[in-house]
Amino acid sequence: MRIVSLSYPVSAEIAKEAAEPKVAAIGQFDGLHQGHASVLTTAINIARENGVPAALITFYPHPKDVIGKGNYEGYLTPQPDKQRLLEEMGIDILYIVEFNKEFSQISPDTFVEEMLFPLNLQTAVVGFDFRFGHKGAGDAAELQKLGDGKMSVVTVPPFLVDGEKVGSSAIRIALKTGKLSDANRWFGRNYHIRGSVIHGEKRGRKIGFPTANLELTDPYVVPALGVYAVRARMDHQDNWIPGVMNVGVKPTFHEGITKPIFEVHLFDYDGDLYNQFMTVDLVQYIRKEHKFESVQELVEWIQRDADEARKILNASESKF
Ligand SMILES: Cc1cc2nc3c(=O)[nH]c(=O)nc-3n(C[C@H](O)[C@H](O)[C@H](O)COP(=O)(O)O)c2cc1C
Ligand SMILES: Nc1ncnc2c1ncn2[C@@H]1O[C@H](COP(=O)(O)OP(=O)(O)OP(=O)(O)O)[C@@H](O)[C@H]1O
Repeated sequence: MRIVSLSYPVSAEIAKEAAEPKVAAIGQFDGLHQGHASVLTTAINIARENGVPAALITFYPHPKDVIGKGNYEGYLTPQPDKQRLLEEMGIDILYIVEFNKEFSQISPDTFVEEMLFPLNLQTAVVGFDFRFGHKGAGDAAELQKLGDGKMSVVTVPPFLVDGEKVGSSAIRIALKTGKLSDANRWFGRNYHIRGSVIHGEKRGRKIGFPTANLELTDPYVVPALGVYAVRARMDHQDNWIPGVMNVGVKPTFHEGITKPIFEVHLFDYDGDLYNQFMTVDLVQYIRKEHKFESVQELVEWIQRDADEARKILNASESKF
């Protein structure tokens, strides 16, 4: 997959390089959920039928991050994950348009004239609720009109699960409210995070549950605080190791921690993981984090969590 960073207006150099006709999906595509997959598969199929490359035109940072004055709560698929998944899906060219204040002000016709035409789109593929231009003034019908016969527009109907449109906003809410099973069903895979193993407070081993403390590699959406059945895979290794993860602020020991800590206890594993990178697949949400009266009580609960996680992971589709 070729990755091209763009900013508005498109430079003559990029326009020259982009001269070949192509089919492109357009949109944010954070999460690459099943609704996004339906749009991308449509674009890829049309591209293959016509013997031209399949592209995605997407925006970074997330518009809400720019317009929302920095209070955006993270990405479902930060850039490295998004690039890997798009490559696996079969996208040939990824255009990443720098989303900034100036770009957020441009009108639908300027977007088409000064961004899409220079990229020579034969066909633009968008979802049924696609909006573009300043304040989302344009929609798919407007895009078709502005395409002016030079660019055709294919609109993909809603991809539904249980009668509801699958969308990134709903997935974010589900993750943050402990409805991981909904989020995973809408993704069509398990939500995952990735981090490097850093030093924690070193209490875990003493209480019988050593944990790998993770520093996230990217600004992921933080799921609901609490305990999860997980599978973890170290970078450059193929096997998934079952475990249990706490996302929390350790209220039993601390008051006033505000940044959630990600801690993974891997089952039947006894290696040194410091400084290694780990991808953690969140399989099921087990419970909320509690403030326990004693360390003894906490340990009993962690034991129960571990037993439950083993059962969940044994019953779920095997990945190892
Ligand atoms: C499965 C699991 C569940 C946990 N649940 C809680 C909890 O409900 N409340 C809490 O204060 N800490 C909880 N913790 C965090 C422990 O307090 C933490 O792992 C322990 O203090 C060791 O941390 P350290 O190695 O960074 O010192 C949990 C940890 C694990 C692995
Ligand atoms: N369930 C879906 N079915 C069909 N098209 C979709 C679906 N979800 C998103 N799309 C389309 O994919 C493109 C990218 O959408 P966008 O990234 O805004 O996602 P979204 O998941 O709809 O986000 P949000 O939930 O915040 O509205 C748009 O063209 C949109 O119309």
